[in-house]
This record gives sequence, C-alpha cells and structure tokens, in this order.
Amino acid sequence: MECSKPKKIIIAIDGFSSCGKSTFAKTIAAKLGYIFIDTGAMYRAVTLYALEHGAIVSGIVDEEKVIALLDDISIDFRFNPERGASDIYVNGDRAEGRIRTIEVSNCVSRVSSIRQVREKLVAMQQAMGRQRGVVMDGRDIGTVVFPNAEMKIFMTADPEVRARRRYDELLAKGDSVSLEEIRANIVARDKADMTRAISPLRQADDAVVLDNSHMTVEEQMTWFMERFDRIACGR
Ligand SMILES: Nc1ncnc2c1ncn2[C@@H]1O[C@H](COP(=O)(O)OP(=O)(O)O)[C@@H](O)[C@H]1O
Ligand SMILES: Nc1ccn([C@@H]2O[C@H](COP(=O)(O)OP(=O)(O)O)[C@@H](O)[C@H]2O)c(=O)n1
Repeated sequence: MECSKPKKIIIAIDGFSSCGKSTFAKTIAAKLGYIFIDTGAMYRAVTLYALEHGAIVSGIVDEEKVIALLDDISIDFRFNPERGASDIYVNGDRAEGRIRTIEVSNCVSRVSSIRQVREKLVAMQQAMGRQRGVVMDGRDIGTVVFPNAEMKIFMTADPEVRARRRYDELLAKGDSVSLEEIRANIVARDKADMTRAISPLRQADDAVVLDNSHMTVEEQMTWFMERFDRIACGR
C-alpha cells in the first residue's frame, strides 16, 4: 500500500521511560531509510561524562560543574551495521554500552533538567533534523525540538510491563540489577521528567497515543504504516 514517492517528513516519538520508543524508532528508520536519533542517548552521554569527570559524586549532581563541563563534551552518532542503528560516541569514544547502566539511569533526569544541557542538545537535534527524513525519540521532540513535525506519536505502556522489559534487557547484558530497582527508577524518572520546569514530558496536542503494552513490534509497524501512508503519501 506504500506510494512510490512519499514526502520526507519528521517523525517525533515521545513518551514514558522504557516503553519501546527507540526500538520502534529504529524499526521505522530501517523500513523508511530514515535517520534515527535517540535523544535519550545524548542526555545519557552527558550524564556519563559528568559521572566520569567528578560532576556527580555519590549520586549528587553538581549543576555548576556539569555546566562547566559542557563545552568539553562532543557527541556524535556513527552507524553500526551489526546493530542496524547508530552508536553514540563521546569525544570520539564509543559509549553505547556505558550509557545504559542503572547508575546513569539514576542521575540522568537530574542532568536533563539543567537548562544549559537542554539548550546544547536541542540545538544539536534541530541541526540533525534539518534535512528531514528523520525519526527522533525522546521526551520533548513533538513539543519543543520539532513542534512542526508532520507526525507525532506519544508512546506509553503499563509500568509493570516496562519494568519487566528493561529488566530482561539488562539481565541479558549481564548487569546485576533487581526488578524492584528498575521499577523504582522508571517511576521516579517519569515523575521527574513530567514535573521539571523546562520542557517537561507531555503529550503534544496533535500527537497520536500508542499504548504498546500488548503489542509486538510488528503490530506497531502495521499501526504505523497505515498512518504514515496517509501523511507522507497524502492519502
Ligand atoms: N512491543 C514490544 N514488545 C516487547 N518488548 C519490547 C517492545 N518494544 C520494545 N521492547 C523491549 O523493551 C525494552 C525497552 O525498549 P526501548 O526501545 O529501549 O525503550 P525506550 O526507548 O522507550 O526506553 C527493550 O529491551 C526492547 O527490546
Ligand atoms: N528528549 C529527551 C530525551 C531524554 N531525556 C532525558 O533522558 C532520560 C533518558 O532517556 P531515555 O530515552 O534513554 O530513557 P529510557 O526510556 O530509554 O529509559 C530521560 O529520563 C529524560 O530525563 C530528556 O529529557 N529529553
């Protein structure tokens, strides 16, 4: 049912923690030949750098120190054919595995609430999307980064399902974390992200909600392609 010349658009995917935004965005990008940008990875990369450079000690984020480090942090994405997605690099070093630990997860919402951090990363994200043909996932893509995106999806899933998915993922990687710790992190992060002063997580007025608690990625793609064809092919 796809048209021969679909319009290149911007697809904004926002939503709660660990509900499958990146998995969905990556699958969409592969199907459409679009660029996929995981903006959460960028906030995680800044958090990792802050942890490694003394701006976060015993879980306490020193805001002034994080701000002072910002000019030293350079972030880029490089396509990894093995993963079928881009890996994040911080100052030239691959950081993909190191940004997904529970230690980073426990500090990232505090770091992402800092105005200067958001200004730097949002400017980078807007530059990455300038040529369109981009699917970007995060918390403020449809509301702040690309308020004019042609397609906006707000994802959610049952918190228990989300905790279990993240738990299985970390377990498979060999991380030793408890389901309880992950559940607590997800709940705390959602709350912090929704209540922060700058660019809080919220559904854009023109976003479509996707609850994937009981959907496979394949079912999500069927749901998506129907809407994409309508928008990009003018059906
Ligand atoms: N529809 C789905 N059904 C089952 N598991 C899923 C689904 N979508 C994603 N997952 C799994 O859930 C976990 C979190 O997905 P991820 O894409 O990293 O979420 P987010 O980007 O929202 O944090 C991953 O382990 C992923 O493989
Ligand atoms: N556009 C974005 C993306 C992420 N973030 C922050 O970065 C954190 C990590 O994002 P993520 O997408 O990697 O989180 P998960 O859902 O993968 O656990 C979030 O909890 C937010 O605090 C943000 O503030 N704005």
